[in-house]
Amino acid sequence: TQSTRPQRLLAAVQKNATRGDPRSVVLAIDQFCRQKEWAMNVGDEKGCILDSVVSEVNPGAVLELGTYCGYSAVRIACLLPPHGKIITLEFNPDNAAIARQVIAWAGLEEKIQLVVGASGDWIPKIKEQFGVKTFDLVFLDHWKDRYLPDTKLMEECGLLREGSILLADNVICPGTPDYLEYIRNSPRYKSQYFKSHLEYTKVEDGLEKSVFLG
Ligand SMILES: Cn1ncc2cc([C@H](O)c3cccc(CNC(=O)c4cc(-c5ccc(F)cc5)cc(O)c4O)c3)ccc21
Ligand SMILES: [Mg+2]
Repeated sequence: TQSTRPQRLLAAVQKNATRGDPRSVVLAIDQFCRQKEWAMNVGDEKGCILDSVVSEVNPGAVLELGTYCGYSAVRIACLLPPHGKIITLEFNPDNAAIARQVIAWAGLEEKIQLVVGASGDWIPKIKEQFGVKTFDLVFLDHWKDRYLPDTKLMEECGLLREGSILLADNVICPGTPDYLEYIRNSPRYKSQYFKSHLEYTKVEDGLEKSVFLG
């Protein structure tokens, strides 16, 4: 039977990356996506911007919306402080199964909590289920039409504190127009656009970094 792209991406990790070495997992995925098959990971160019934001925030608690194969969860978890944790939500069980194995190959199971389910269902339950008060950093990379409703939901559920950082992928391509309009015009956020390119291509894309002002 025909394999899926996530399965082939996992095979490339298991073939080319060293168990327990997260940076070799990131490199193996980027090489696979450049040389063999494009896949919608945040990628190496935008990944460097992600790395600098994570290092600057030095977050104890991270929420990621949209795990896919686990590339950005691994990339973020590499840079967390000793007790830092990331909760990552993936609605597609097949993606989640691949991501679990990528995360295991990187040796980061202790730092990454992968939850299978939809953001809209889980965001209201996170506080009670995982004992999280607020998130220091949220990385949005799931369905682009969910960025805005889920941001409003996180506000309502008290998951953001003064100084919480939202970092949103793909604000140009595929684009998140309603989210950008809201976040750039809301007095409750201070936003900054980091111009880059769509992963593994020359097409323009970028990350929007927004600070919640409370
Ligand atoms: C509700 N909920 N809760 C959790 C959750 C998790 C998921 C999945 O992880 C999932 C599945 C499919 C698509 C996405 C969104 N990502 C994209 O659509 C994307 C596209 C492109 C691109 C760009 C140019 C192209 F030509 C084609 C694709 C480049 C990118 O970086 C992307 O992130 C996310 C979905 C809904 C979820
Ligand atoms: Mg993306």
